[in-house]
Order: sequence, then structure tokens, then C-alpha cells
Amino acid sequence: MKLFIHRKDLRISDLPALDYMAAGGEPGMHALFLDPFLLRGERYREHSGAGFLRAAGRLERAYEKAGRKLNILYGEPAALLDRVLDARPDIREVIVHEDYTPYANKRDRELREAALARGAAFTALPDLSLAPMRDFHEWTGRQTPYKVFTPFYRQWRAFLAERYTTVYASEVSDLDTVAAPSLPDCGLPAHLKSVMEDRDGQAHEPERRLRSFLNGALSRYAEARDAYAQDGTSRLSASLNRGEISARRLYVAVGELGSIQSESWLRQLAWRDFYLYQSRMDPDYYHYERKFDLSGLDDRHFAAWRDARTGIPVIDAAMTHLNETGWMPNRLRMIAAMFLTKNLRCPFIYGERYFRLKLSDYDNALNRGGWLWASSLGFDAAPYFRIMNPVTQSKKFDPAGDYLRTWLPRASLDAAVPIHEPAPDAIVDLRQSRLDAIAAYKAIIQNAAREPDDD
Ligand SMILES: Cc1cc2nc3c(=O)[nH]c(=O)nc-3n(C[C@H](O)[C@H](O)[C@H](O)COP(=O)(O)OP(=O)(O)OC[C@H]3O[C@@H](n4cnc5c(N)ncnc54)[C@H](O)[C@@H]3O)c2cc1C
Repeated sequence: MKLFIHRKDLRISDLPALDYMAAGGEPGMHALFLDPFLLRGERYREHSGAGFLRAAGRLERAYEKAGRKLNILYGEPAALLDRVLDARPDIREVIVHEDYTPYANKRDRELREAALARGAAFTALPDLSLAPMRDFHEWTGRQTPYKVFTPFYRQWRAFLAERYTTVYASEVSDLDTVAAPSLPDCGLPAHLKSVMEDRDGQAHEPERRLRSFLNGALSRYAEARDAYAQDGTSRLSASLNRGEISARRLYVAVGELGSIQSESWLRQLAWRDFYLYQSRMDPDYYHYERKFDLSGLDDRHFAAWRDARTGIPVIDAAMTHLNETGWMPNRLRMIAAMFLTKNLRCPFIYGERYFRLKLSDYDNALNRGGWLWASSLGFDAAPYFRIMNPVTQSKKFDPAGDYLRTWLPRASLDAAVPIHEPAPDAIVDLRQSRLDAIAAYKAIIQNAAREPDDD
């Protein structure tokens, strides 16, 4: 028998693992291990943790509807696997989909060891990205990974045009599933169960959302994606990151349309693959902060940024939106991240950590990519001297101020101050803080270039 463990792949079709298991023909055990580490503290209540738990609830119900069994177990993954394999020595292979974060790498090493120690094989199949990273990298014939987006994108498009086949065919209903042995103390604690069973959260029907986007907003995507007062983007990121829909499905669906606007949307999907690729290929990706001396930066303004008290209308509106709903449109993520790291000269890891809790579509690789870009510290990042002015951005992308009126607490809408302009008591002067940031980041980047690389 094979054991398939779900992670960031919370769906019942178009999964490499299902095709793989269907080819074997024998019944399988399907499980989702809920990991106390990832839901520690208050994380399970925050937008990112609660979103995952609700998606786990939807997955369980989808299995039930298909007449199949999903075994949800709570515990440290390698210890859980040990116990399952002890109770079912007939499990000869453990199957997962690849994941590339530092925590995932460590966890999967431990899972592999636990499986091999009991004589079971351990198989990890690619699923997260649209272009399977290993195949893509081999196909490019490069010795070193891409560090710049545009050449990556050109090759990525060519790879997909030549190699892309289709979504995976098997459905969970095509497979026989068996119940896990009963394991005392591995049931879900009540506080997590109640979030998992909560059906009141935002409706998540990624297939319907995809259709409505492709038939509607896609036609003006390139012009409207930054006009954040309108709903001009797909809002599929949370579903993609939890694996409720695959990037392959999006590629096929948009390809069927053949619209000229498809290219600019595909380009955004390529950014997702670019960051996943970096996170897998670049050994520094998850610790750039160690390569730079950030001691000249500090967190004195972090709380005001977090709590939407900066006095810069677009920043306070965006942070209120995030705090209340778990969502912030992409252009505003760029503006808010650049404002924190540059005008407020706060180390990017503070903002990165905050987004980790709050974003409903939180993903470690993509979030880090966004923060490295904004702070000019990653590959192909914003140049340190090009600092977005939040007031100019606000006027350009929300000229009528509709977004500000929706999200800014009423009290701060002072008729005496034009809507996009900083309040008289704003925490920084935009002009001076921009000049200070340029000097600070110039020094950070030049010093790092002079340091010998001893990693
Ligand atoms: C500081 C910062 C932090 C971010 N953190 C995250 C995060 O934790 N999780 C996350 O999914 N995205 C993150 N992003 C990227 C981006 O903001 C979101 O992917 C996007 O807003 C999702 O909206 P959408 O689904 O409507 O996208 P669309 O515009 O409809 O694009 C389609 C898909 O392309 C991908 N995509 C779009 N823009 C980007 C981008 N700039 N970088 C990478 N992929 C992109 C997403 O998967 C998205 O769902 C971050 C960006 C910044 C600047």
C-alpha cells in the first residue's frame, strides 16, 4: 500500500500523486498531517493559518462527497509517520509533493528518514510551480541559476511551449482509499477543529473565480491590475498557494482563450515561478539578511506602520485593509513594503514577519521575494535609489481617492487636507526620509559588495 500525504495541494484532482498512485492500482491511504509548529501560538486565528485550516475542512468534505477517506491527523510530521508505519507495516511507499522552504526541507528530510528506517520508499513529486523546476533547469542547460527575471521569463515561456503537456487526469474518486489506524492523541484539538469547520469564511471556489476572471477582468488586466480600487486581478493567489487549484489549470484555461491580455497575466504567474525557482536554487534566498549589515536600520516606526498610524493616507488605508481582511493588492504591497524599508528605514524582516501572519495568501517564497525586491536586497530587486513616493503613487493609481475613502478610518479624513496628502502630524517627511534612505541603502549595498563572501 502507498501513503499519500497532502500539504500545499489541498484538492482532489489534477495532482501528480493521484496519477502516480492510480498507475500502481492498489488501494492507498490519504492523509493530511496538521503540524503544531505551523499553527503555533495564535497563528491558527490569523488570516494565513485560519485560511489553511478552512481549506483543510473543504478538502475533507470534498473527499467525503467523492465517497473517499481523508485521514486528518495532528502532530509533528515525522513522529506521526513513524506511528502510522508502525501500525501499518504494509505501507511500502510514502508520497508527497515537493516543497522548498527551509522548514519544508528539514521536515521532508525527517520524513524520508522515518520512511526509509521502516523499509518504505519516499517519493517527492513536483507540483507547486507551473514549470517543474528540475526539468526546467536541466532543459536550459545552464550551470548557474537565473538571477534576472526577463531572461528567465523568455526561457520559461519557451520551455512551456515545448514541454507542457496537460493537467493530471486522475480524480480521487478513481482511487480506493483506506482509513488510517486509530492513533490515540493524534486527533485535532477543539480550537483548531472549530476553525476548520467554519464555513462562514470567504467563499473559495477557485474554479468559479478563475472563470469569472477570464471572462471579465482579464480583458483589461494590463491597464487595470494596478488600479487597486477596482477588482482588476484574479484574487487566486491564496487558492494557488494552498493548492486548491494548480498553476497548470490556470495555464491551460488562459491558453484556451488566446487573448492578447493573457500574456501580461502569464507574466505574473512567471513571477510566482521565478520566486519559487530562486527559493529552490539560491542557497542565500532565505538568509539575505545575513549578507548585509542592517545595523543602521531600526524598528522605531514599525508599530505605527503596522497599526496604520503613519499619517500617510495610502499606507494607513492599505494596512487597515490588510489588518481587517487579510488582503492587500499587489501595488499596495509594493508601496507599503518600500515605505517601511526605505522611508522608515526598518529592516525588511519585520514587515516580512508581519505579512506572514496577516496575508490570507501568505507564501514564504513569494512573500520573501516581494520584501527582497522592495528593500533592494535580492536579485533583480528595485534599485536602492528608486524609491516610490506613496503620495504620487496614490494619485496615479487611485486618482479619485475611492480606495482611501473605503479603508481609511473616517476620523483621519480631514477635509482641510487634500485626500492623498500626508497628515500634518505624519511620522516622517517624505522628501527627507527618501534622501536618508538612499544614503543608508547605498552604504549597506556597497559595504556588502566589499565584504568577502564567507558563507
Ligand atoms: C511585499 C510583497 C509581499 C508579497 N507576499 C506574497 C505572498 O505571501 N503570497 C503571494 O501569493 N504573493 C505575494 N506577493 C505577490 C503579489 O502581491 C500577489 O501574488 C498578488 O497580489 C496576488 O493577487 P492576484 O491573485 O489577484 O494576482 P494576479 O494579478 O491575478 O496574478 C495571478 C497570479 O500570479 C502570481 N503573482 C502575481 N503578482 C505576483 C508577484 N508580484 N510576485 C509573485 N507572484 C505574483 C500570483 O500567484 C497570482 O495569484 C507579494 C508581493 C509583495 C510586493
